[in-house]
Amino acid sequence: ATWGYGNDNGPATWVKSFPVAAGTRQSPIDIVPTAAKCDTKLTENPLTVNYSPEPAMELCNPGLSVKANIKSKSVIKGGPLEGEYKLEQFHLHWGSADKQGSEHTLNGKMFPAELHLVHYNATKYSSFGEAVDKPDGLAVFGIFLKISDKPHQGLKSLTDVLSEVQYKDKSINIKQEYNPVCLLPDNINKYWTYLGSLTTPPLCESVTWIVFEEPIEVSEDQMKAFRALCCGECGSAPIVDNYRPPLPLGNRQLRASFQ
Ligand SMILES: NS(=O)(=O)c1ccc(Cc2ccc([N+](=O)[O-])cc2)cc1
Ligand SMILES: [Zn+2]
Repeated sequence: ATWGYGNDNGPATWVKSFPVAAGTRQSPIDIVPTAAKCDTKLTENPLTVNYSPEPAMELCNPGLSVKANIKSKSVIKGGPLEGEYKLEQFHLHWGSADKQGSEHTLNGKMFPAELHLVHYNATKYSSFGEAVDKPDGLAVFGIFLKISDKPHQGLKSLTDVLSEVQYKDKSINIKQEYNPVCLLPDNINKYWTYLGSLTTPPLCESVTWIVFEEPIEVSEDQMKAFRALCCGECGSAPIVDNYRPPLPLGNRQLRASFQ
């Protein structure tokens, strides 16, 4: 049986096929700002984002989320990272209602959705596949989404075409130039960072998480567009509540780039 988010294949069952689910550096976690240690080393070497426009970005529906594959040389470095990490893909997790959907929580509060920009350590490894199971292999930006009355312009290029990837294994090319930098919050200097894992199987403990304090704002219509995506072919269930609930921080250090 393949893993998913239902009752018989959801997060509580993943440990059967992926024992690392019970590991000591699993993600997501509940972010408790008062428990974070403000670390000036994070600001001495500021997080730097050098994203470039994607000439033709592929948007696909793998059945459990919606994913954009990146081909350009978009890289990040600094902050908690050693070396340069290259953007590989981005995807989202969302709820069936606005009260839930994010994977990381903030003082126990869930956001309606969470955007993940996935990077691999291009200084040390030659591909995402090689980096995916290394302790310093990946770096993922976690960005909370909150509802506002205005649509998010950067996401609009994607939410306007989600109907074309409504069913599993559908994919389209976004022709007009797209720079993923439009997905970042205005202030990327305020974030929390900790050592964690992929939040879906194979749950590799290979991710340096960077979760931004500032959410991006999306409209209710844009959330409805995500909730209209289907897990399979026409008539299959909608993709909703594709989030893993938080795991214990254990004796990991949660660091903050700000006071
Ligand atoms: N949600 S998340 O932690 O940002 C995340 C990021 C990337 C991936 C993609 C992925 C990672 C690994 C594999 N694999 O090894 O078979 C397949 C897919 C899965 C999950
Ligand atoms: Zn994710």
